[in-house]
Amino acid sequence: MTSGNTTMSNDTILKVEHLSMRFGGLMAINDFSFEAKRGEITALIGPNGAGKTTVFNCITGFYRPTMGMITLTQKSGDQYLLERLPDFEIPKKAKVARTFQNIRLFSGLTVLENLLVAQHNALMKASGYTVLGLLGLPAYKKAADEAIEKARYWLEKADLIDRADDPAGDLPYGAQRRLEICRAMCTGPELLCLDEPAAGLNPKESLALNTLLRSIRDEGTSLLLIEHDMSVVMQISDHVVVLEYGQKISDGTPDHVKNDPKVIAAYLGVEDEELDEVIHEVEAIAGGNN
Ligand SMILES: Nc1ncnc2c1ncn2[C@@H]1O[C@H](COP(=O)(O)OP(=O)(O)OP(=O)(O)O)[C@@H](O)[C@H]1O
Repeated sequence: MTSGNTTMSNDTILKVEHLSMRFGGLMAINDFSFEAKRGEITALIGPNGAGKTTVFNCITGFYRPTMGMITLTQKSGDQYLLERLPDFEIPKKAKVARTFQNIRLFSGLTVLENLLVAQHNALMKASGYTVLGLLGLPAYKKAADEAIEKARYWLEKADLIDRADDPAGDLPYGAQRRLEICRAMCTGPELLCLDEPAAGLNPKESLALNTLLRSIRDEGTSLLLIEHDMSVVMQISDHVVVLEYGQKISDGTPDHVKNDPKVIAAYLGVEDEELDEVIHEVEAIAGGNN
């Protein structure tokens, strides 16, 4: 297999194997492996500094890992080794889109314009990269109509259609977050990576976000998210992977992970020598609930 593509179908969309990332003397990620299934929401959680953003940055090409392999398998069966692709080809070829912890919209452009900018590449291709093409080619007109159609579709899904002509910067915070997700969806990703999408949202905005993320999944796009808000993680994730100090400490369904003594200990900040005691207590509580 090379950084080009091969054809092999399977229902794992993302496979991370033996990933390590060193920053000088710090091993931020140490021999980390996990898989994300196609059509599922996978959440990557862990205490502050556990290495979640570093994993994301390796998947989306911002960092080149020190070691390890990251394989993206598209619906067609085509595979890409993300650690070998230049970062600008990851969205285009591998069809992996991402959002960031901080909002990165064009606040002076309208909501709709933000979604059209996201489709700039497809529009330029349809123009034949010429001014005449922009002005007269039927292919350009068709591509422009499709771009507007796609933008309207996602604005409906995100409950933002009524704000289509308003400047993006005028939207409330939660609506801006949903608009960023729409913008990523307009690039037609197979895997959507979201870095703390619920950060700073009020409970109503959080619910609207959950609805949007579920509808994205139900339409066939797989999601990988980093999230601190456990109510979001537990309500919408199909699969949860837990990192601590750059290593995986748990992996399974939300129910499995939330009852895993190692996860509870990691979040409570329990020292290693106290772990047996915590495990004993958690097992006693779990036993009492059965
Ligand atoms: N570019 C960098 N250079 C040096 N150290 C880094 C760099 N990026 C991350 N680190 C270190 O790697 C470790 C993991 O950081 P990372 O941001 O991935 O954790 P995180 O789980 O995303 O944390 P948080 O939940 O606080 O966002 C930390 O110790 C951090 O200081």
